[in-house]
Amino acid sequence: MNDNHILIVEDDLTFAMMLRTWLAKKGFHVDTVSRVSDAVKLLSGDDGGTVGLVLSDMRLPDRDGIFLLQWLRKCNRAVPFIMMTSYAEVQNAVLAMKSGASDYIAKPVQPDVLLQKINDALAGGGCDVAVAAHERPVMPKQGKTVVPAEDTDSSASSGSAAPPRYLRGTSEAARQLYGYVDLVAPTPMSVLILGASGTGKEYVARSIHVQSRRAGRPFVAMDCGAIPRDVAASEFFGHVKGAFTGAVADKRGAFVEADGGTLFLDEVGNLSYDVQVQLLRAIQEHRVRPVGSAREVEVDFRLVCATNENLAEAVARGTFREDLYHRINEFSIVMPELKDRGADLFLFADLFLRQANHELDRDIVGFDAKASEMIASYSWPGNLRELKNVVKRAVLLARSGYITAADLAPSLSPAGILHILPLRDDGDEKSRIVAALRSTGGNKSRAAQLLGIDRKTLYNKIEKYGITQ
Ligand SMILES: Nc1ncnc2c1ncn2[C@@H]1O[C@H](COP(=O)(O)OP(=O)(O)OP(=O)(O)O)[C@@H](O)[C@H]1O
Repeated sequence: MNDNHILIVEDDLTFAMMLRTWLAKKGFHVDTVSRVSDAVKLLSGDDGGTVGLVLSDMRLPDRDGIFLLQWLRKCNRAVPFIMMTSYAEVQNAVLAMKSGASDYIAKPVQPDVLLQKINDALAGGGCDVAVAAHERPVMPKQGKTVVPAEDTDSSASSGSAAPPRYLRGTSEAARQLYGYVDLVAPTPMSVLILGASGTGKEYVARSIHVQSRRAGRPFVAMDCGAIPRDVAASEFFGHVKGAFTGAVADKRGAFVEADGGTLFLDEVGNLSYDVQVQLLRAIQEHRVRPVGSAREVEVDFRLVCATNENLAEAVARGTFREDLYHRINEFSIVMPELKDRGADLFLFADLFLRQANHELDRDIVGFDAKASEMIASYSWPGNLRELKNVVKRAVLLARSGYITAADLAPSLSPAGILHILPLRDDGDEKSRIVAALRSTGGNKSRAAQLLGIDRKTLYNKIEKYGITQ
């Protein structure tokens, strides 16, 4: 047995690849297989004797991880065994422990937690069925990557649990982001969330609310970009019956709706100047006057705003009021772009795959190697929203159990494909050319540009591979 040799048994190839790369960086020698039968073969072979730890998924295409664990124990192999389960599989985690697993880890896996468990299991040496069974905690630890329970989708039928709706990620960028979120959430400070479209600003706003003392009160989200100018005052402050044509009943505005809770103003940079003036007053005085009413109403709200515009520049241009800017920006949080979130990219891709499976009633296992490369090399200008849409479409299109590059390619925009990997072997080359042509709507000059080759070379290759459009 060699403490550095880990066998990963995981049928989600993307995740397995990610784990393998990460563990290799930590100095481990890693083998991966995707079926129990392959694991048994490897463990029975010459190399099997050196495996110092098995990290196995619970659900595998041919048998489950428990079978592998029990097989090892029957063969009197005391190699440490860590079972990976989903949150919905507490019973399986219990069973794994009773069958002599050294430990288990709930998915989504938080790398630091996994590393700790691996080191603990290796330090503990081999495991004995009888010892492991009763002395270990059986509830999976809630990793920090998963949002509080209220953010998970409770619409699942009792049999098949829905995947979580959100995850935080484990990259350095995520750590920093949620460090700020956790820090500012319990305070009364107004927060301005800055970031490109689709980076997940609304989720961060909700997280701030959920972690504040206002959590039990309403979270009211207003998309300032979508409110027509002439109804803005009524939307924010409400109106009384008869205040204007069409005001057939009293209406509570967003500030009153958010009383005691959090008011989230999305796309705050889109507010017209006169609405900015009205808002400033409401924010300063914590009082609003519904349109057509003589009375002011006192309101208690915490303000969180978001924008993908550069508000400081808008202030300099004179299109956004400086006093309002300072009011809404007692603390600012900058959202990282997806391309800067490292391995979180695959955690999100995997989450969106599971969400799409659940929504579309499909059972796609993961991404194949080329699809994974494509995901890694694309720059995701539309961030999480784009990844979610692309994965959902690919889940619908996929004809085998795995998403392929061809399932992803049609959805990738030319803007992001610039980072496409260099052309390699023939199979790879052909699919990349097809992807580039699809993404440019057949425009060969642009496709050549995306692929980093000249137009003439592209024509030759189109002919060589018999690519028709
Ligand atoms: N942490 C997360 N985990 C999983 N999905 C997420 C997460 N954050 C956002 N999403 C998903 O990504 C998509 C975009 O998120 P969101 O609308 O919050 O982005 P945004 O930054 O507010 O975009 P915009 O500026 O265009 O309004 C949504 O479908 C959302 O469900």
